[in-house]
Amino acid sequence: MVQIIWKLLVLILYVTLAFVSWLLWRFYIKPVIVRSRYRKHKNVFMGKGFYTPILGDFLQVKKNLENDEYLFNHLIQDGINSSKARFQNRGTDKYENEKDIQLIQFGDSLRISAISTKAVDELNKIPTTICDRTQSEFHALERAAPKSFTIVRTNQNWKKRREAFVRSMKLNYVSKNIPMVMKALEDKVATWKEGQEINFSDEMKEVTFKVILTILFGANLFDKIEKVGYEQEDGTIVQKSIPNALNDLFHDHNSMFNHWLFLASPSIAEFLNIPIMRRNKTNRDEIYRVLRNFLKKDADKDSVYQRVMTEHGLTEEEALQDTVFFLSAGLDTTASGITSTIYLLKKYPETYQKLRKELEEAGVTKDSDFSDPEVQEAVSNCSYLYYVFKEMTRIDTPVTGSLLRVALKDFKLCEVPIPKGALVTFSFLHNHVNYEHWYEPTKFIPERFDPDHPYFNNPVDQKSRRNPTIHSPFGFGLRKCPGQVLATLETKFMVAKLVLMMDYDVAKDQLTRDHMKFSFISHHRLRITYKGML
Ligand code: HEM
Repeated sequence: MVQIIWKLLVLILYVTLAFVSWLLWRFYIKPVIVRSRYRKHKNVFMGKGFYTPILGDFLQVKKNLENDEYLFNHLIQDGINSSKARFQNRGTDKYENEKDIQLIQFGDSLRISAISTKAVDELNKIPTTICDRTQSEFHALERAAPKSFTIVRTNQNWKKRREAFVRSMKLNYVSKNIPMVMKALEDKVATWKEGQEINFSDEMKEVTFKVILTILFGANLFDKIEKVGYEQEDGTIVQKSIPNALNDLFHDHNSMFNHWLFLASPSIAEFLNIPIMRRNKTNRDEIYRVLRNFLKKDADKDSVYQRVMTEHGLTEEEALQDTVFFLSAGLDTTASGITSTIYLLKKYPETYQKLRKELEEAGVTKDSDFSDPEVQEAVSNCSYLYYVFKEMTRIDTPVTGSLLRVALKDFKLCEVPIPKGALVTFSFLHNHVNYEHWYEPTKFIPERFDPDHPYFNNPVDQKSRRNPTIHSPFGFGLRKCPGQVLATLETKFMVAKLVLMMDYDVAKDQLTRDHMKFSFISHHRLRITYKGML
């Protein structure tokens, strides 16, 4: 008996030792080796969080959220500080070379982020046989639709599925949707009462959801979709509309990525079915159940959902997964862009006045009939409106960077070795605040997109044109966003209409604060007081 207990104790000791060694290897020794391998590359940047075992860069994200800051605030600040220092010290001994690559550590997963124009340009030229899209445990949108075409390799199946949606949704010919977009917006504003405080972010999500739903299913079926019974952290079930449920699922996935066990090992966390993982899975299944039900009953035979199956040969599961991705990608991104613009216009009253003046001079008023092609053309020709849109996508970029790629083979990016298996991405956050490419990058100045304005040029030589890679909020190449035309049109027209018709104030604490961000993954929600029609 004593011998058995002794043997058992020895076994437990060995297992514990093996486990501790494994932890040490994964979270200490391996990162130390990686760091020392990359330290000699002067163009590689490793943030503070990179040195933290297990949490890695999530430590920084966690801190930001605790301080009610935008979750990637540290990346923006890194971009501002380093480029400002370089800009000020150029031509002196203190001048430092630009960083091309940032190493990010989440748990033991190494992510390589292209953060300079040079790195992004190079990455864009790497063939998809060497680096291509992949599924990641750490991507909230992908977790919502884990089998959508957006995460498959750039192959024939991806092409077929993407084209099926682009063609069926007529994504390159979207102006016919303008009257429907305007109606969805007017209906929403009509529900607001004078003096009421509005969660503008959520309200815009409902509008953009109606829009994408109408495009996908042919009619405004918003009210027909049953509510989702969404399980909260405390176990209670709250009834939510699909856009709110998708949005909460997205944020709950982000919280799951912060869980130490998930960071340590997603597969162990999955095996142990940790509460946040179980809840996210339950909520995702519930969203799919409601959508499946709705699609079976209410999607008519001419809807995009049906046509991608009947005309383009997609399976039911492919059609559903891709629909969920389109719903998520099409509602939050555009809604956050409109929200940011409405916030920024209040923060910069001169820009607001200039925009109103441009619209009025173009003959567009709050009572204009936006289904009239002449009015549509007048709005489309408003160049300042377009600069406002572009500047919003720079300063509060709705999407922070690309979806994840994986290195399928070893390759080099800006002379830095990228090992097979590394996750690769490009980030807009550094480029969008780079002092060497933008004048006063922390300020909202739409004029910088006006070719006749001095800020249009490169601030270093004050003559040459800006590298186009510096500002590509919809991505690049084959995997570029297919919703760009729709999103641009929706945002421009909705902003024009809101600016002309709505009197509003932004909550003072938000207006006076720096670095408010309303982009896709931000937890900030814009609060406005609706003061009635202008
Ligand atoms: C302001 C709004 C939007 C912005 C800034 C934006 C930005 C982006 C970015 C940066 C990517 C990743 C590109 C890459 O990884 O190379 C992307 C992908 C994608 N976006 Fe958008 N997007 C917006 C609106 C939309 C809308 C309205 C739709 C749907 C109608 C949409 C559908 C998609 C899809 C399906 C993909 C994946 C494409 C693929 O994998 O082939 N997006 N978007």
